[in-house]
Amino acid sequence: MTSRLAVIGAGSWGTALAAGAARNGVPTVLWGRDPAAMAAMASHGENARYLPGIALPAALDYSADLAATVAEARLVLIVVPSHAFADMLVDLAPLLPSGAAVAWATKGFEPGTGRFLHELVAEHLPGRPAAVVTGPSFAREVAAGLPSAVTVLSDDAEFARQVAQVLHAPQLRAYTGSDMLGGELGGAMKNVLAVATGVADGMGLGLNARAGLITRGMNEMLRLGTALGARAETLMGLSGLGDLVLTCTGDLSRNRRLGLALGQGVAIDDAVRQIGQVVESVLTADEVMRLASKHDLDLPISAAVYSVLHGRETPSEALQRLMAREQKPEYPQGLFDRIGQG
Ligand SMILES: NC(=O)C1=CN([C@@H]2O[C@H](COP(=O)(O)OP(=O)(O)OC[C@H]3O[C@@H](n4cnc5c(N)ncnc54)[C@H](OP(=O)(O)O)[C@@H]3O)[C@@H](O)[C@H]2O)C=CC1
Ligand SMILES: O=C(CO)COP(=O)(O)O
Repeated sequence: MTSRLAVIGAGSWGTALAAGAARNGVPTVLWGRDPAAMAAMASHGENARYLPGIALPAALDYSADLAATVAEARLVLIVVPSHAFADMLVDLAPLLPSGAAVAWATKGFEPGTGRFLHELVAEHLPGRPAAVVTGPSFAREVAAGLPSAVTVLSDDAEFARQVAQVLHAPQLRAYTGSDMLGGELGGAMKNVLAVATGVADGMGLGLNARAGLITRGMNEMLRLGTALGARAETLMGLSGLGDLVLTCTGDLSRNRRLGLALGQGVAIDDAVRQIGQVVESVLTADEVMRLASKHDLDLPISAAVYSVLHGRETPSEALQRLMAREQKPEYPQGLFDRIGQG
């Protein structure tokens, strides 16, 4: 196998990114854990489960053999769900060639610890160039060649540029930056906030409620992000505000659709089963609350989502509690002072 790019995770986003790189002329192999599914993709040129109807490029290779997939990779792009991320790093550590760099497009935290994915990469794959790929990008739209923009964030500016070059295409603008923590925080937190707007829309609360939730949700992202050391410009960019708007308003979002179902009275297990794909907010809400508590922050919308996801409140009870909160200034004192320093 002579592929230079190994994409690990053959769901909708891994498949879309692998297809884009292969169309860019980058020798690419897509790895998935199900040998039958990978064989079907190879013979039909389609990921029938996760991207039905999208023709994959003939140049794309497929494998269910992790060791063979990464044996000659120069860049490994991990796109498994966050709950599988740490185990995947453990599996990859002994297999990666010494010169291979790593990037990931997973959104979320390590479940149970709230650790950022870049921290896990630094622990399990130390010393390798590392970058996160994030931004407002529904896999189906990217795979269909609709115009999109993402951002690639790395401590190593030249590596960010190289990863962006692999992805950048006539219909996909790949920007670069250095704030991995900010990019990961925005990409994780928007999934929780998308549940909130979904619930509101599912309950038929109207467009004012949706805009209010997006804006106050952005405020929660800024407060948690700046407390953790994220740069405000990252949170206000593609990986934060951009993805928040997309996911809170676009019905292609699995997290928004979970909220819509909950707002319409569907039980969470039934809603997740009907969606049939990863819904990161279910685990991420716990970690956002863990981080908020650690930094002594009150994040009422995120807390309401957490409480509804755990069945501690109905959507109506959560709404009543949010609306009954005390009247206060729009910004806590000092928020923009901290942002100015970011
Ligand atoms: N879809 C999108 O538009 C975008 C998704 N993302 C992020 O990308 C990540 C992946 O999501 P996405 O591709 O959408 O997910 P999908 O639900 O489309 O697919 C999930 C994929 O992960 C695989 N998988 C699940 N568990 C494991 C595991 N333990 N080891 C290896 N593979 C596993 C599944 O395999 P199997 O079929 O065998 O279960 C499947 O291929 C998420 O963090 C998501 O937030 C980011 C931007 C856009
Ligand atoms: O991250 C995404 C778009 O940027 C996909 O959102 P969902 O996981 O909610 O579908």
